[in-house]
Amino acid sequence: INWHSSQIVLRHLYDLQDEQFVVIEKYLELETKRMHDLERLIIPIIDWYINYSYMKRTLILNPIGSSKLMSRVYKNFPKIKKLMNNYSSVKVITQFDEQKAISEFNIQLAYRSLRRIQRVYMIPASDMAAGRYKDRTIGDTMDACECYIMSKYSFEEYDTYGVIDWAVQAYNKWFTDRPKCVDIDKLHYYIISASMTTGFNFETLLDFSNLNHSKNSELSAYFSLMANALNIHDISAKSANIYEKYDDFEQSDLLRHFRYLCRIGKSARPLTYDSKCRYQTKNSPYRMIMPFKEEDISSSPYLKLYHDIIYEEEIKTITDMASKNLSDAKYYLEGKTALLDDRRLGQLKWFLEDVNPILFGKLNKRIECITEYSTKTAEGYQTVNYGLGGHFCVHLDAFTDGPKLNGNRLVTTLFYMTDVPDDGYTVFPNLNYVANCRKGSALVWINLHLNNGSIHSGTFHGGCPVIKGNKWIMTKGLYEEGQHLTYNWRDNKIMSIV
Ligand SMILES: O=C(O)CCC(=O)C(=O)O
Ligand SMILES: [Fe+2]
Repeated sequence: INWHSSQIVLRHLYDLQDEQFVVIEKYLELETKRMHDLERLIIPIIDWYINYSYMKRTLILNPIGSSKLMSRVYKNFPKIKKLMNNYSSVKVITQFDEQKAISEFNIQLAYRSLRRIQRVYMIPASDMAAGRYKDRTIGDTMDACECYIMSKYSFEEYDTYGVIDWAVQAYNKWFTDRPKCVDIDKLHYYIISASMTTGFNFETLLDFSNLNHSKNSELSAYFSLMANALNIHDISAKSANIYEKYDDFEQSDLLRHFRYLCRIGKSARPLTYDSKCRYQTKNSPYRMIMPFKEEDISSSPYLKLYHDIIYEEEIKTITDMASKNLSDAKYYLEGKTALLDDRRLGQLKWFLEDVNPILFGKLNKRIECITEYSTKTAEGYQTVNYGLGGHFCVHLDAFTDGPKLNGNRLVTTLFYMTDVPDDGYTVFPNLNYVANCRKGSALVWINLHLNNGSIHSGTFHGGCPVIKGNKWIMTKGLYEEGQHLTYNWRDNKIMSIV
């Protein structure tokens, strides 16, 4: 398992630690007993030995003494030898399931997630290390050792901006207590080499009010040595704000805008005469009693937001079922699925209606009622739980690589099953729309142009990284097959995005 990819799985870390403690305790108990037994056995022998040693040489000269010595050595040593073997205490260790243990790879993924959160929300390492984002508390503070580790991991991943950002934090924090966990020579190297490759002059980044002059000049000396060795002449400081730089790396405007909307956390859409909300009954007698709360978001593509459309007990049943059986979400790329944490990170569980026909039958009816499309050819329900840095980068739900058995994904229904107050939004960059993760609400949109089945570029969307909280969603895709469409999807070769 991928430990950090779901909150549900992360919660089991406490259980994992408990299991480890049980093993350690048992081991210590057995070892302590073994040591006591060994001591009990050895002490009388030593006593005997000390008592008789003054006549060591004479002992073997008489028959009784010799046979005593022989039988002592013969009897005692095998017992001692047996006790010296820690076989049974070691055996306890094997009771711990190694499959479950956290690997270095998991730590690396967790570090990458922290960096993702930093990059998307533009959180400087100084704020991150203080557990702060804007005026929010997002976690505990980090010490010199932890900042140093972040810098080390960045270095290993050729993430030079990460190296300098975290190395500078580590350096400033290291300076007062000088903890041993920081290898100061390596840290110097990180700072100098990263400032060289990024173009940032470390002198503008370090907090020199804390640092004495000699350290400052030591770093400067390294700096010019390395600059000379690399034949770099222009080492002037470019900017003191690393985060201004991050935006420049983004290859596509779509991604840049997605991140921008994640950061501002609210829609940049003007309200128009089309922006309406209503109690929707769809002429259903049930709905006269309990109408849908419907908000128009966009007419092209068709996108609506519903409130209180999935209920507390339903959510509980679904999340309880899903929690037992989550697996890492994959990303669909060029016809293949792969685990690409920078594209998508979360854990999911698919449900077909037959696991709970009453519950999912009701939800199908509700979806049919609001969308007026059939769920007969739809896929199952996909529930997703996000963990540390959990996200889903901008994507289309419609397939771009040719028709599937039931055509393309026509409609997406996205249910929100928890509240995430300040992040973890769903963003539609081309629509300037930001949806909040609010328990019980749902977004419904149509991925295709209804005149010819081509993909609507307005439906590009993504899930912003979750900074704090537990995000549960559930999606269901409705397909072209079996719907009343103005075109026949079987004849339709258009997969272009317009
Ligand atoms: O998590 C989100 O907000 C978006 C999820 C999504 O787009 C999907 O599962 O296809
Ligand atoms: Fe999606």
